[in-house]
Amino acid sequence: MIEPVGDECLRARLVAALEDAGFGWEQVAGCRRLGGGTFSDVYGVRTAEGARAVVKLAPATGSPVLRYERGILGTEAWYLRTVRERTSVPVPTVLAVSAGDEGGPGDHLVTSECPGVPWEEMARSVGAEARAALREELGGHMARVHAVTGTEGFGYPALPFGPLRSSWREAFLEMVDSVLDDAGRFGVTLPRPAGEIRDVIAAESSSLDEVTTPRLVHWDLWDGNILAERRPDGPRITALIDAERALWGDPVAELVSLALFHDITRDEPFLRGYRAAGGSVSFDASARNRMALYRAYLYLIMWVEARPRRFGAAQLAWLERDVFEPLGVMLDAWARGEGPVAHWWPRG
Ligand SMILES: Nc1ncnc2c1ncn2[C@@H]1O[C@H](COP(=O)(O)OP(=O)(O)OP(=O)(O)O)[C@@H](O)[C@H]1O
Repeated sequence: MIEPVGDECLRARLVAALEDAGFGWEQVAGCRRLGGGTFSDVYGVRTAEGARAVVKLAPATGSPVLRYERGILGTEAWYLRTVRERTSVPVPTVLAVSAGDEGGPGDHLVTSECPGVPWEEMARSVGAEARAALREELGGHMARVHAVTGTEGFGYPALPFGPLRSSWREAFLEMVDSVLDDAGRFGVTLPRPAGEIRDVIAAESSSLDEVTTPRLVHWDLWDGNILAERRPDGPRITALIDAERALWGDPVAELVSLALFHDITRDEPFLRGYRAAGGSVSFDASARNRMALYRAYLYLIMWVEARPRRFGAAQLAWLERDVFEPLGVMLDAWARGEGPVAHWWPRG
């Protein structure tokens, strides 16, 4: 079945993206909108010959986006290709990508469709044992991805941020500056004035200098971006998706996005899988401080992006309670010299 595709402009972009990937619209036998995302318009397409593809259409030119979001479908293509070339970790195959040099909105990305459903959906119906096995498998995949090192510097690869920086601290502080500027541009109220937030984070940032090798980091691996399917011997990961925020940086940053709902330091199955595949992780004072810095940055992104993405009242109330308020607590503790505050959202 071919679902109606939004407006004429969106339909034209979908047709053009498919053509870019070598499919004519006349070949399309099925097309449905895929839910779950709030940034791109995402479609699952099936041809009469049985090929399956996923098309992501970035917000139209002129739509409000954060600075780091300009060109992020190009970032996603770069991550997927790098993982595919340099590891055995399952990711979609890139079939076509259009992301301008300056990374404007209006881009597209076409990939293969992977089997499975987001782990978030499956997690509710599997037991603790199956969950542990999946976390262990994920730990192994992450160690393999984090073994991929870069040679040209740290940070987001897209041009709005380029070139890559020679120090991780410099790259990270620039990322923080950028989202604080976005907050000003969109008139978003922050838990503390932007200047204070910048100063508190800069004052805590010396531990970032311990990161001397740029490593490949996905940085948005919450359960909704891990596809899994049931097999006779339990669920298996079929793909890591939605790599728009990927960068060259600190693998410890990954641990924050991998455990927004629980304490990664107690996630034994994940850590077992990570270490068994050669990953090295310790939760010393430096790592805990860095984790808190990365969480503060992710909370800033989540809070600020709600404005251009036009989130509704229920989602804003949730963000206020679980992101805005904890961020204020974290910043206050740092300002008082009390060190990092660990925070994660309790499930349920
Ligand atoms: N390669 C793929 N194979 C199968 N399903 C996919 C694939 N890519 C995306 N999907 C499905 O489409 C949904 C939306 O995709 P995705 O999360 O990449 O969109 P997004 O708009 O970038 O999301 P976000 O707002 O979180 O950035 C996913 O939750 C998943 O169900």
